[in-house]
Amino acid sequence: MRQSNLLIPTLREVPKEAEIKSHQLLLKAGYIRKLASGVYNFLPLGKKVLRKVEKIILEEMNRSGAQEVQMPTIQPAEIWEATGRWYTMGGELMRLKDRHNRPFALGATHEEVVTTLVKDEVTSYKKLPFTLYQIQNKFRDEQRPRFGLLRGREFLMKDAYSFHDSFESLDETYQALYDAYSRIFDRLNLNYRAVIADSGAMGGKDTHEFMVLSEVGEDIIAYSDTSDYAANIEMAPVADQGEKPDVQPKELEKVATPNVKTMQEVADYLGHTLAMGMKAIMFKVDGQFVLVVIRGDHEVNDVKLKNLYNADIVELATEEETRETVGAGFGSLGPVKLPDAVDVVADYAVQYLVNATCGANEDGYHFKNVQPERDFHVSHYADLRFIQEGDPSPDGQGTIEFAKGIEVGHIFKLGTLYAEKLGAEYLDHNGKSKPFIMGCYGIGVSRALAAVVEQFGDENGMNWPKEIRPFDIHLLNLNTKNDEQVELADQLYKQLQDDGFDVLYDDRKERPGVKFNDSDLIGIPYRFVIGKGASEGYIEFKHRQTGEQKDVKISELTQFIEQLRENE
Ligand SMILES: O=C(C[C@@H]1CCCCN1)Cn1cnc2cc(Cl)c(F)cc2c1=O
Ligand SMILES: [Mg+2]
Repeated sequence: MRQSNLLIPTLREVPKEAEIKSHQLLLKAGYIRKLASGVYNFLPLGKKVLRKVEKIILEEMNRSGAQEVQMPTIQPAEIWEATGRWYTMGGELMRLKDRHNRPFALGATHEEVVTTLVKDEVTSYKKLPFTLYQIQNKFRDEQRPRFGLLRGREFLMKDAYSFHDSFESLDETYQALYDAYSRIFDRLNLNYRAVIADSGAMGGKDTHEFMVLSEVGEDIIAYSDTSDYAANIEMAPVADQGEKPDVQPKELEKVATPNVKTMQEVADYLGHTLAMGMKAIMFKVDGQFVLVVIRGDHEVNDVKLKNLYNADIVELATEEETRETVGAGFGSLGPVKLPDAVDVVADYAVQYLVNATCGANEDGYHFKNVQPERDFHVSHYADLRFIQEGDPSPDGQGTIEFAKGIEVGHIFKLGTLYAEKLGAEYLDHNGKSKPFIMGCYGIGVSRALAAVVEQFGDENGMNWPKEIRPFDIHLLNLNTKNDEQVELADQLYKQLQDDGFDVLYDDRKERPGVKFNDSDLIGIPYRFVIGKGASEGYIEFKHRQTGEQKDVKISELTQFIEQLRENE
């Protein structure tokens, strides 16, 4: 393609709202343009790369045996009311009315649609298992869209749904798609880890997230420094690993602690370590007050609390609710002498504390020498804290380290939840009606594209891996006033295309500096420059990735490029 005909509006400066590399580069190189907050146009180069990412996904999904479909984006409220999500999804679900004033949702995901479709079309176990997938824009009205394509309000997703008459069959498909995802992210050259994850509101059991390691990732991955264990920190279990120190328990003592609020201030004031203090946090779990007690140097993991109670809603109690219930504010809470209405649960590590301190449930007072079971009772001990760096890896091999991750994929074993809610059943081999067992599998397609830019981009621009580069070669003619140079450039452009290369030909009447800047920004791996050396039969080659530069004889150009291709 001749660059003079293409819409590639590169920028010298970048809008200050673009905080991260992928957002800055995609804007600067003219790949995307914002229409509204979290809503983007893909310009020709962006669309070309997006198509190549889709192509890889299509190939690997088809190879896994999944069948491509296309489901509607506008979805009648009735099916979302049937699963209850019309009510449980807040403002994030975008809703609209049709001309008859009937309520619709804009597709945030398609469990309701696909289950309704299959309910009407599949009635026999003989048709199971099968997997349907689509690549389509999704709409989620994020509270705070940010980071460009990483968290948008309209974004491209590949979503797949599998249907089974047994959990063994679901396990097979889950593994097949796990492998397909691995091939997809390998072909994108992404540095990713598949991590054990939490299924969030989806229920079901096993789920894995595919995380691209990146400092701008919003998720934290806990991984072992020796084995391949990796889990989203929300999920990573912490073993009950303590033991009672052989210290004599002292008498419980109430002490005045005026104006000390934080755990550290209490520890300093009473002269002990953070780990000897008990942190008590009041939650509302499906509306019920629960006091969670953990060691002062640990953090409560609210996802584990939610899973412990199998709850729908877990939220922090407000200070006034807490004061009404316990009679004290946040800085003075503790498990000793609590009203019965409050359920108390504690992290495993609390049971091994001796002579600890905790809030006295009276402002300005704490207890010293607190003894679990002697001075307070918990309804149960559980794994309620976030794993920390240095903790033993849950698989028993090595110790845990942290990394930030961008979630580009998430696969779930859903079970029968959606089929039951929508009455989607099939007749099994005994003629008995059963709800479908399902799995669902997502990839953030536009997010994966941005993750590639995060991983490969540098301060001058992008660096596309082989399979998704927008063009194979960037051909720059530096002097459009010199006729024979233009003649040579046009001829090389034609020859390279005849040799089967997809060439972006910068034939614009622009200064060389502009052409070099734009070429670095656009990030096509191989650049050929027709400049002064042309009259002596040479053109200049530059490798965008390695920075390698050399003069290539025009007569040897084709072999040179063949060589490049072999080394790819
Ligand atoms: O999307 C999933 C599960 C899987 C992921 C893979 C592809 C199929 N769906 C989870 N999820 C996330 N955010 C949502 C936001 C809104 Cl507003 C909604 F209405 C529903 C969902 C929602 O269900
Ligand atoms: Mg997810």
